[in-house]
Amino acid sequence: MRESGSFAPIGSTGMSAQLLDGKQISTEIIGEVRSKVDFRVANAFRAPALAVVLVGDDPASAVYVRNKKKACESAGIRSLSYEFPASLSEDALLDLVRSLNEDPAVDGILVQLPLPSHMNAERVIETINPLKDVDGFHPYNFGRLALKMPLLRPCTPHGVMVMLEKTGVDLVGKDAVVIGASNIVGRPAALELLLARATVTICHSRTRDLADKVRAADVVVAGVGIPNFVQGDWIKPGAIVIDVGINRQADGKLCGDVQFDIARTRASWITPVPGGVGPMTIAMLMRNTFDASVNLNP
Ligand SMILES: Nc1nc2c(c(=O)[nH]1)N[C@@H](CN(C=O)c1ccc(C(=O)N[C@@H](CCC(=O)O)C(=O)O)cc1)CN2
Repeated sequence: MRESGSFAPIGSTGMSAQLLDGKQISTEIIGEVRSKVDFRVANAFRAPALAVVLVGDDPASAVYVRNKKKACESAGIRSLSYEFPASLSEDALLDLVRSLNEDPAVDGILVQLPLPSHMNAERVIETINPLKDVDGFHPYNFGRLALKMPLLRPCTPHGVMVMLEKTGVDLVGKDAVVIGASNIVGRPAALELLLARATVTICHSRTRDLADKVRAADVVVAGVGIPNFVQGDWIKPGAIVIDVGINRQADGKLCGDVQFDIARTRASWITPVPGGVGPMTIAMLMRNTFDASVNLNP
């Protein structure tokens, strides 16, 4: 294994990046959550409970929700399933969220996104009790992250940070480029990297000279949702590449936002798609649900 913490320029040596295996790391994290749940249950606390709300029939959302429920089983978390057709009214969804907010048997509320187009996702998210907002999307939790006092952190960016920790590379002062400024990935990922004291550049659809910015980056986090958007030869030799994109191709296979085969010959560490950041999102959801349950039932 390459010495951790180093930024050896490996691109020219014909070496290949080390893979950050999100499946394996997420299994470890879910196992840790399980141990903590078992300990609490052995000490007369009830198991944490997560309400999983799915509206509509988006096939990808159905897969993610199924995987979240499976992860709950592995973590010893009780999952409560609320599934509705896309015709559900926003008022009915808000009423459900309010009743879950009031229910002392529920610790976490997850409303799977995207919601049908007649619904206002911001209004739904704002209705969730911030202490049960295990997605970390509520403005209260987002604001806490921005103020360096995180409580429930958005799952995908938190998963990215756990993966970065696994490299052993000290992020302090490193140049990090985040590509994409969505509320789920880019913006909170930039806040997380800032919290880790990296120097952060956020790039978006109007950014000029993107390739040059990526070429200068020690850490690249890509979350734009466009297959192979980040060209492999933009990657600085020795950089860490975290690919948050999950794009389904015409042949049904998944690929990320980064041109993986070339990027891996230049990077020191890289995440695969599938099996990279995706499973980490679910692992961090399990951790947030456990934390929410401890906060609500100390
Ligand atoms: N309420 C939320 N909605 C959405 C979130 C979220 O964090 N909270 N993020 C994404 C989707 N997402 C979680 O819900 C998610 C996406 C992908 C994966 C994952 O494990 N992907 C696998 C591949 C799975 C497949 O076969 O399709 C991988 O990358 O290996 C987990 C969660 C939008 N909505």
